[in-house]
Amino acid sequence: MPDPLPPPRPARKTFQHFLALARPETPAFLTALAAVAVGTGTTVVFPFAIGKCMDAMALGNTKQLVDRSKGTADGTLPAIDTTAAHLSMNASEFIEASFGPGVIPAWAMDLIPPDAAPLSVLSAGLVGVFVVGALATFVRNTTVHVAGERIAARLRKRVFASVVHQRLAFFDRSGTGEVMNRLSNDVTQVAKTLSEDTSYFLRNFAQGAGALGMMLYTSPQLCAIMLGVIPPVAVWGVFFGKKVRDLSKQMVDELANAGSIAEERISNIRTVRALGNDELEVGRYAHQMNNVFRVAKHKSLMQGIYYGVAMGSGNLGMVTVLYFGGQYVSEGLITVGDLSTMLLYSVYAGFSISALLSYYGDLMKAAGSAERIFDLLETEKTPSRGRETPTQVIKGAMDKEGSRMKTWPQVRGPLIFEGVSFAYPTRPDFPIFQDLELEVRENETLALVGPSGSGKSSIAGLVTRMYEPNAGRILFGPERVPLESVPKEHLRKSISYVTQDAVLFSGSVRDNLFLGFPDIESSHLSVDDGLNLFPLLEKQEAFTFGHGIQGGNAWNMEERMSRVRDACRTANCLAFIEQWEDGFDTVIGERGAQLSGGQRARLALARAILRDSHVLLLDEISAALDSVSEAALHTALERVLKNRTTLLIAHRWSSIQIADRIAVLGDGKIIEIGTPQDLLSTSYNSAFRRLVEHQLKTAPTM
Ligand SMILES: Nc1ncnc2c1ncn2[C@@H]1O[C@H](COP(=O)(O)OP(=O)(O)OP(=O)(O)O)[C@@H](O)[C@H]1O
Repeated sequence: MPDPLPPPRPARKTFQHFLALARPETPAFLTALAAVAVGTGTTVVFPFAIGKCMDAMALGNTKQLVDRSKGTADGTLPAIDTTAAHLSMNASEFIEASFGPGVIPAWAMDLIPPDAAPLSVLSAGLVGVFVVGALATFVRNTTVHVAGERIAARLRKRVFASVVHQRLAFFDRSGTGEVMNRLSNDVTQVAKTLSEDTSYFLRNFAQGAGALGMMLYTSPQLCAIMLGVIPPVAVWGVFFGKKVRDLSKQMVDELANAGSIAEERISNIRTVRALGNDELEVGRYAHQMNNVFRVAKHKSLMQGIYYGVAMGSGNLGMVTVLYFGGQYVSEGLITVGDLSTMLLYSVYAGFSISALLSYYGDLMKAAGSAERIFDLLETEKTPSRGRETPTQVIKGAMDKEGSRMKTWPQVRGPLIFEGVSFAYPTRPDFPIFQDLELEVRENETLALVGPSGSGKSSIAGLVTRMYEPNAGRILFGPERVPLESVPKEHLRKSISYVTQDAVLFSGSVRDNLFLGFPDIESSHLSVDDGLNLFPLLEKQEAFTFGHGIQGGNAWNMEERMSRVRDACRTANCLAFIEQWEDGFDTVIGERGAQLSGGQRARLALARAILRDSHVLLLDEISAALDSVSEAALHTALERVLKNRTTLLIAHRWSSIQIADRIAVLGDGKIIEIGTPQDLLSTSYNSAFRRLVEHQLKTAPTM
C-alpha cells in the first residue's frame, strides 16, 4: 500500500535545521563576517574616490572646491570656472581637495612625498586598499569553503548512519538509487547553500547595503528613485523562486528514479544479459532520462526568466540613475563626479540585488533538498540500545570504574516461537504467520521446509529482529529469555546468519572474513571521527576491544589470522584461498563478483564460523551450488553444526539430510514436525514425503 505523502515541512523548521547544522561553524562564519565587512569597505571606497578625484581634476584647484562645498544661499552649486580646470595641485593638495580636509588621517598624509604626482599617490592608495580587499576575499572564501566541506562531511556521515539504522521496512519502500541520491546530491546542495552561497549572500548584502548607504549620502533623491525599482522585482523574485524550488524537488525525484534503475540494472548486469534485455534496459533508462529532461527544461526556462529578470532589474536601476542623474547635473544639483559615483554604486547595488535574488533561488533549491534529508533523519529508526539492562555478570571482569562488568545473556538454544503472528509492514493485510508455534531444541539442527513463499526466510528475519512479530513472543535459552529483552546489536553479533545469496563486500578476502569477529564493535568509532577499523586492528596493542560476547577476548593480529585459517579449513575454503597468488589479500570485487557461487558460500560460512555463535541460521546456503560444491559444503557443515542450535532453511532433499528434525511450514503454521525417519515413514502420508518424492521425480540427480 503506498504511503500517504508526508505533510509539507514548515519553513521555520527547515530553517532551524539549517541553523543547527551551521552552528558548529560559528567561528568560521564570524571570521567570514569580519572579512565581509573589511572587503565591503574596500570595495565601497572605490566609486567614492573616483567621483571625488574626477571633481578635483575637473575643478582644478582647492579653492573652487572649498567654495563649492560651502554652497550658495539658494541651495544651488556655485558656477565653475572651467578656465582654471587644470591639475595645478601637488599630491597632498589633490588628496585633500578630493576627499575634503581632515578625511584622510594626518599620519597617512605625512607619508605622501612632497614631489609625488597626484595620480600616482591616488593609484598607490587604491592599490593598498585593494590588497586589503583581496586578503579579505581570500579569508572569506577559504573559511567559508572549509566550513562548507565540514558541514557536508558531517551531514553525509549523519545521513549514512541514519540510513544504516532505518527499519527494514524503509528499504522495502525506498530504492537504493533514491537513498544514494540523498547522500550525494541533496547533501551537496544543502552544504553549498549553507557555505558558499551564504558567503556570497553576505558579501552581496553588505556590498548592496554599503552602496545604497553611499548613494543616500551622495544624492538622497537619486537613491530614492533607484530604490523604487526594487520592491516589484523582489515580489517577482519570490514568486519564481518558489516555482524553481518545486521544480528542483521534482527533478531530484526523477533523477533518483533514474539512479534506482541504473543501480539495480548495473549491479545485476549478469541477469540483464542472461535475459537478453540489454536494449530494453537501455530504453527504460532513456525513457526515465526523458522525464528528467522534461522537468529540467521547464526548470531551466523558469530559472532563465528568473535570473534574466534579476539581472535586468539591476541594469534598470542603473539606467534610472543615468537618466535622472544626467538631469540633476544639467540643473547643477550634483557634479559630474557625483554622477559617476552614483553610477558606479548603482552597478554595485544592481549586481548585489540580482545576486541576492539568485541566492533566494538557491535557498529555495536547497530547501527542497533539505526537506528530503531532514525527513530521512527524522524517520523512525530501529531503536538502538534500548531500555534493557545487562543481566549477567562476567566473572572477574571489571569496568573502568572498578565495578563488576555485566553483559547480556548468551543467545543459545532452544529457540521457541510462542503464538507468533506476523505481517510485513508494507503489506499489513497479508499475514505470513498466524499463531505460529515452533521449538528448535538446544544443540539440534532443525530443517525448515515448505513451499516457496511459505515464510521460511521470514522466520530468520524474525529471529534476527529485522522485523518484529505483531503478536506472540520468541524466546531463547533454557531461561526462556524473550528476544526483545536484549539489544539487537548483541543479538545479531551472537547469531551466525548465512543468507542464500552469501553477500561479500568489495575488499580483500581477509577484510570480509574479519567482519565475522564478534568483538568488532562500532562503539569504538564515533560518527564524527569516522576512524577506519582495519588500521586499528593492526595496532592491536593500542586498541582494546570491548568485552563482546566472548567475555573479554583481545586477540592480536597473529591470533586472529590463525583463527581465520582454522575457520577456512573447517569451511573447506583454505585450499583455494592459498592457491591464489595474494592469498588472504586477494581482492574479490564488488559483492565478491570475482568468486564462484560455491566459493562465496564457503567464505560466508567461514565468516559465520569465526563468529563462533551457539545459534546458527543457515538460509538455503547451498541453493546455488552444484552437487560437488554442495557435498564439500556439507562436509564442512557437519563439523560446524556439532553442539550448536541450528535452523536450516532448505529446499532440497540433499541439503536436509544433515538435519536432526524437520519442520514443514504451510498456511502460516507448522504443519508437520519430526525426524526424517518419522516423516518419511511409509505408514504416514506426510506432506514432507510428498515434497521429497516430487523432488526426486523432477530432479533425480539431486
Ligand atoms: N520485505 C518484504 N516485504 C513484503 N513482503 C515480503 C517481504 N519479504 C517477503 N515477503 C512475502 O512474504 C512471504 C514469505 O516470504 P519468504 O521469503 O519468507 O518465503 P520463503 O518460504 O523463504 O520463500 P522461498 O522458498 O521462495 O525463498 C512471501 O509471500 C513474500 O512475498
